[in-house]
Amino acid sequence: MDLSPENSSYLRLWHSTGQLCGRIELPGSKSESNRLLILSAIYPDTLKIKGLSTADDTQLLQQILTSKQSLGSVHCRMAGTAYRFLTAYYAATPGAHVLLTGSDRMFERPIGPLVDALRQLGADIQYVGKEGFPPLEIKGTQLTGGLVTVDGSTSSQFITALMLIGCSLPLGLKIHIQGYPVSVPYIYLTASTLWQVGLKVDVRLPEIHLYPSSPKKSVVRVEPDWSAASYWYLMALLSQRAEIYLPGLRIPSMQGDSVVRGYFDALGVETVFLGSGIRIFKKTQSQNQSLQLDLRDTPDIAQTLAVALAAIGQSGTLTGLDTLPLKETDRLLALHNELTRCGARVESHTHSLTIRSSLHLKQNQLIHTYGDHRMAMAFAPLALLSPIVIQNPSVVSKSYPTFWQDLKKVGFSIEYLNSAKE
Ligand SMILES: O=C(O)C1=C[C@@H](OP(=O)(O)O)[C@@H](O)[C@H](O)C1
Ligand SMILES: C=C(OP(=O)(O)O)C(=O)O
Repeated sequence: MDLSPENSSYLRLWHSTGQLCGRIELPGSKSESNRLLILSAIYPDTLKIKGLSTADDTQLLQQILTSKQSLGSVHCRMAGTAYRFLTAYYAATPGAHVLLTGSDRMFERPIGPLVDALRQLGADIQYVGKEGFPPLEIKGTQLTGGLVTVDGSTSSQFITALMLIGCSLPLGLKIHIQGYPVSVPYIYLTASTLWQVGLKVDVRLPEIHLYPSSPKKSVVRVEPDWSAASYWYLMALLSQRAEIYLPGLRIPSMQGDSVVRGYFDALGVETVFLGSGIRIFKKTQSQNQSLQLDLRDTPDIAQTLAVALAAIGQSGTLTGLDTLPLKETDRLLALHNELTRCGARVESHTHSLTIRSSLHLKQNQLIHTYGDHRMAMAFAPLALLSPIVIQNPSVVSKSYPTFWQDLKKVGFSIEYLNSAKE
């Protein structure tokens, strides 16, 4: 029987030397790619995108947009960002009439604040199932734009979705954000993408002003993905010795998750910026007094940091985790369960997770992944401490399809299994 990542239920992972040395080409940023794809669809023939992400979510969005399908059922599977951006895109595309649907999990991820905002602009959107959640029936109309208020306390993707259509509306768009916004760097990433292609936007939070404008013909290079880089920082931290070159990453970067560099510097990984990319090294591990890290701006690196603290026995509290229950799985619950199963003492509250003691891994410790790519990738570096078994390894393709191949390049051993003992 052919056991490969796509058809195996489990993957056993270990590293015999603990020494990591190599060059890893990370996928392009999923966030930048998805923004550029929507802009390419709104303004055809203006943008040439280089280094587009190979993530399943991005490939799916590209397929949906290039098929120019504007009638019938459009399936976004697990791709939350794509779903939110397409809601605004179809609502502002005259003649479109789609049922925008997705996976069962998508039906539990909120969309209400974006629908409310688009309706203020005159959009024709109906809930097909539960009020406030996908799926949606959207009839596209010519929106004129103007003033819109949106709640920013659940997801920044609602704000980005509005920003991406804003400059194409005859009156432009003036967005007023209500509530204490989450994931703010993603709002600036959107503004920077718009500026880069020549669209006019002014961000003075809580106000964002998008002026009617057209992009200039541009070639845009997508930076590699800093959320994906976070797993390499964790591997460097847990190694005996590491020197890893990650070409293309920039310092400074518009991706908020690039703050991972500073967090890991405090834990024991040094970064050197080489112009063409970064090189990361393991340095002497630092023990700090109990740490408190606020991740309200950068929810996607919460799993990496929680595993890092537990793995090195560094006590600390991650705060600002309000939106983790709304992601691919309830990430707060998933982290609590898996860290506890791995022998750590942890406490979770609505907005925070406290790590009180180190992990105690069993031989071939089983890691459940909850259908979440970031659970698989954040726990995988533990194989540097002891062999582990990852359930459902193919989940990584949502954002980083070559993750397991890249691990092999730096000496990890992999065995695909179709069953695992607890
Ligand atoms: O705009 C984006 O590209 C994203 C914004 C964030 O979502 P929230 O704003 O919902 O936290 C992040 O978690 C997601 O992976 C990507
Ligand atoms: C939350 C994520 O993605 P999305 O919201 O696009 O499903 C993620 O990639 O961690």
